[in-house]
Amino acid sequence: MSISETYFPTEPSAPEIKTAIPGPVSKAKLEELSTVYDTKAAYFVTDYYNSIGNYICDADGNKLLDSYCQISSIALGYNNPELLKTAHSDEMAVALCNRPALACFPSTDYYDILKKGLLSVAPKGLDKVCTAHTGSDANEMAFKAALMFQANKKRGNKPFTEEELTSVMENQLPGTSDMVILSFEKAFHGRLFGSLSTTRSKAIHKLDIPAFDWPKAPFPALKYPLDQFEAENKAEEERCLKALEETIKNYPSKVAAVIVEPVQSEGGDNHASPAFFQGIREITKRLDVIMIIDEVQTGGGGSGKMWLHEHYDVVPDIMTFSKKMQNAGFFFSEAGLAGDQPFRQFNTWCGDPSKALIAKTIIEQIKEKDLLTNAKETGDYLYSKLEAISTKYSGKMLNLRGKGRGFFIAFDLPTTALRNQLLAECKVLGLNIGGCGDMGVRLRPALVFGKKHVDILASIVDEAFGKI
Ligand SMILES: O=C(O)CCC(=O)C(=O)O
Ligand SMILES: NCCCC(=O)O
Repeated sequence: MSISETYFPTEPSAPEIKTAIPGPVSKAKLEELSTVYDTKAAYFVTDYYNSIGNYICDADGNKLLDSYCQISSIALGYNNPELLKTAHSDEMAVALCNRPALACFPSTDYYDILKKGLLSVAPKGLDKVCTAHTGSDANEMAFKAALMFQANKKRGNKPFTEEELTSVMENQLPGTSDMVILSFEKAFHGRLFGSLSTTRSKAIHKLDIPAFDWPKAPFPALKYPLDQFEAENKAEEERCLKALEETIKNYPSKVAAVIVEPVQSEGGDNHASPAFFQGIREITKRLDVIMIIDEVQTGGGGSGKMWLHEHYDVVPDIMTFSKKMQNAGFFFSEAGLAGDQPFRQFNTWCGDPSKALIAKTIIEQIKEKDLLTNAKETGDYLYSKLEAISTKYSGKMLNLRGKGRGFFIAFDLPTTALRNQLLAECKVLGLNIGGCGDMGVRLRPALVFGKKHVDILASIVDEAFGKI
C-alpha cells in the first residue's frame, strides 16, 4: 500500500473538475467575504472539511491535485488522521485553552514536547531552539539574536553604559545599533519591518514601508542544464562570493549577520551549489559574521532531507524554520545567541505549545513513514518525468532545476504572461500549482505525494504546455 493509501483511503484517484475555477459558489463567497476581508489575492474558496490527502477541494466541490500546498506549508496532506488525533487529544485541549506566556510560565511538558519533536530533528551543530510565530518573526528574532550577540562581544560583555541606556530611549546611537544584516538579491525573508529590509524579491512587497539601509550581495544566476555550464556556473558563484566578501569588508559599519535561503524560493527558485554555501560559511567565519540559513520554505523534508542545507554539508550559526513545521522559530549553536538577559528576546507568547504539538506529530510521522525517502525517491521520479516534458517543449519549458533535491523542482517559461497562462491551464485541468519569481513554476507537494500523483501531475503539465 502506498503512503497516501495508508493515510487516506478515501483520497480521490484523480482530479474532479465540475465548474470553472473559481466557480459560482466560490465567487459568491468571495464577494461576501470581500465586504469585510481583503480577498484580492484569493484564487478560490477552499473547503477544508472535504480536502483530503493530496487533494484540495474548493467550495464548488472541485477536487484539485495540490502541488502548492498552502505555499509549501502542508507536510502530511489535508486532514491527516494522525494530526487529527493530536488535534483531539487532551494535551491539545490544555494547550489551546491555556495559552501560556512561555518565557515566564513554561508548561510542565514543554521540554518533552520540544525534545521529542523539534529538537529531535535539530540540524547538525545547532542543539538549542527558540520558538516564534511566523517565518518573518523567526527571521527577525534571529537578526536580534545576532545583533545582540555581536554588540555584547564588542563591549566585552560589560554592562551597558549610561549613554547607551539614555540614547536608546531616543532611538539614537550608541544605544541602538548601526550594525547591519546582509541578504542576497532576490531573497525573500518575510514582510515585517526588519525582515522586509532583507527581502529583495519584488518591489510590491516593499513599497511605502520605511527600510533599513542594509547591504546586499548578488545570488548566483546559474545556467541549465548544469552539466553543460560547469565552468560558467563556477565562475558565477565565485563572482558572487567575491562580492559578498568585499561588501562585508568594505561596508562602513559591521555586518552582524548574513542571511541566505538554501534555495531562493519566492524569488524564483534559484539554486546554487554546495560550494557556494560552503564559501559563505568560510567567509562569514573568517570575518566574524553570524551565518543564518532561512529554511522557512525549504525545511521540513520536501528536499529529501529534513533541512535542505543538509545537502550542502554546511553548519550555520542559526537556522530558521516555519511553514511545513507549522511551528516557527530558530535553532542555534552558541548559548549567547539566546540573549544575555531576560526580556531582551521576548514577547508574550514566545511560541505556542499547540503548534509545538503539531510539529511533534509531523516529525514523528516523517520518521515513522520514512517520508524523507519518499520525498527523495518520488522527487527523482518527478524530475525524470519533467525532464521528458522539457525535451518535448524545449522552447517553452526552460531551466528545469532541482535534480536530486526531492520535490524542490522548478522550471521557467519564456515570459511572465506564458507562465501565468500555464498555471491557469493547469488549474482548469485539475492541478493546483504555484509560481515564483517572474517566470518560475515551483513544485511544493506534501511529503505524502506518491508516484501515482506524479503521473497525474506530469500528464496535466504536458497537456497544459500543449495549450499555451
Ligand atoms: O509572499 C509571502 O508573504 C509568502 C511567501 C512565500 O514564502 C513564498 O511565496 O514563497
Ligand atoms: N509570494 C506570493 C505567493 C502567492 C502566490 O503567488 O501564489
